[in-house]
Amino acid sequence: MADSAETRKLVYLVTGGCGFLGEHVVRMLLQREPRLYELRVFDLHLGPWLEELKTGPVQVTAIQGDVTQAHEVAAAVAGAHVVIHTAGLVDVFGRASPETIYEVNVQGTKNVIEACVQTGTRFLVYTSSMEVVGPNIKGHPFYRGNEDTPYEAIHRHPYPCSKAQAERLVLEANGRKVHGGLSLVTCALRPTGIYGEGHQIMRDFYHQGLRLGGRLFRAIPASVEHSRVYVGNVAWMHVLVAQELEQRAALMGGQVYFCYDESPYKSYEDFNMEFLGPCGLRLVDTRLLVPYWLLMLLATLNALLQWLLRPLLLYAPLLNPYTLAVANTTFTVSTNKAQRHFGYKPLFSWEDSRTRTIRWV
Ligand SMILES: NC(=O)C1=CN([C@@H]2O[C@H](COP(=O)(O)OP(=O)(O)OC[C@H]3O[C@@H](n4cnc5c(N)ncnc54)[C@H](O)[C@@H]3O)[C@@H](O)[C@H]2O)C=CC1
Ligand SMILES: C[C@@H](CO)CCC[C@@H](C)[C@H]1CC[C@H]2[C@@H]3[C@H](O)CC4=CC(=O)CC[C@]4(C)[C@H]3CC[C@]12C
Repeated sequence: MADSAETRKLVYLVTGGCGFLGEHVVRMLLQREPRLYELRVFDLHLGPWLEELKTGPVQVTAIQGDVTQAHEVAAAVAGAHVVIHTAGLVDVFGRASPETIYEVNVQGTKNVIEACVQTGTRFLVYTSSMEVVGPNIKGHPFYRGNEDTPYEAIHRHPYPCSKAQAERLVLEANGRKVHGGLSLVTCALRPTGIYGEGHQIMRDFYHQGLRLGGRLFRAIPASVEHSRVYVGNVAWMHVLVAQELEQRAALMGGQVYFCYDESPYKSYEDFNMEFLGPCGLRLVDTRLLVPYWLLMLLATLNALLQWLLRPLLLYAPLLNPYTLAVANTTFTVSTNKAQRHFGYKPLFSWEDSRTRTIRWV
């Protein structure tokens, strides 16, 4: 019944659909949205795996395009019922210039909003980030906070600034009249640090551990806790939001939701060891914590080297003053807003998420 041609009438567009999260959103939509007729996957770099999806009952249309190009975005959005905008430049390592980060994350989002307005697309789901809240430049902890917890969200780094600006644009666009006279309904999802199959930084830590003879050195005190969320659950939240936006427009329109699941609160490194441990790495004696002053020195040195070497080569290590500050500040989320507003429950248990990630690493 769900597979009959009459029930399949929705057109979805996923921007950034070939990225780490985007691929999971694409696959989740194909599995969990029985009304899907066409799925447009828009990305700067298309993945070869898209080919295998083209043989199913849903028309999968791969669109190589750039969100900074308004005409390319408008062409992709035209005729879509729902847009899930995950495309973004995730760079906290100094690989791209601040201008490029703003161009992709802010101008790209403006282009998506304007395309919805011009072409009459009514539902827009934006992948924001916990980083729009914090950690802030003062290093204030955010402990078991929710969407309403007061927090001084002040940033200087281009990535959180651009995500915050883009999120604001998306929320302000809620209620705008689109072509045809109906109203745009928007909302934003704020994942904490995402992990799972395809998480490149996890692989980087794994290879670094192998180079160090199977050891990783603890740099962050175990008492600094982070919320993390499994990519499959983040994808599931996107699909659910997209499905429920029409029926619950008055409640959900213009809202933000943290992405959460049952993953335990741990320090960034202890959490990674949940996967890297079973893959043969160990975190050396917890009493041998690398002193903070040494880390700060190394981070500053890395930033200086990056600046000095820029004319010759791109030096962009994981450790810099910004990533050190983020890793060293507690940021944990405790909320049930997504459950209250649109009935979200994690699709993958912690055990499942852990097993799937270990298998991938
Ligand atoms: N990875 C994480 O822990 C978190 C990510 N996010 C957000 O989730 C979204 C997806 O992030 P990831 O999947 O981790 O990153 P990713 O880098 O794997 O995926 C982003 C995708 O966007 C595409 N893209 C970049 N610039 C583009 C452009 N100009 N035009 C079209 N496509 C473009 C890339 O090719 C890539 O496929 C981003 O918006 C990011 O800000 C939010 C919270 C945490
Ligand atoms: C001090 C180092 C010694 O081992 C560890 C450095 C770890 C950092 C590279 C990561 C620590 C926290 C991560 C960020 C956090 O999960 C929040 C994020 C949200 C996003 O929207 C994008 C990614 C990120 C900024 C994420 C990036 C990597 C860390 C800084």
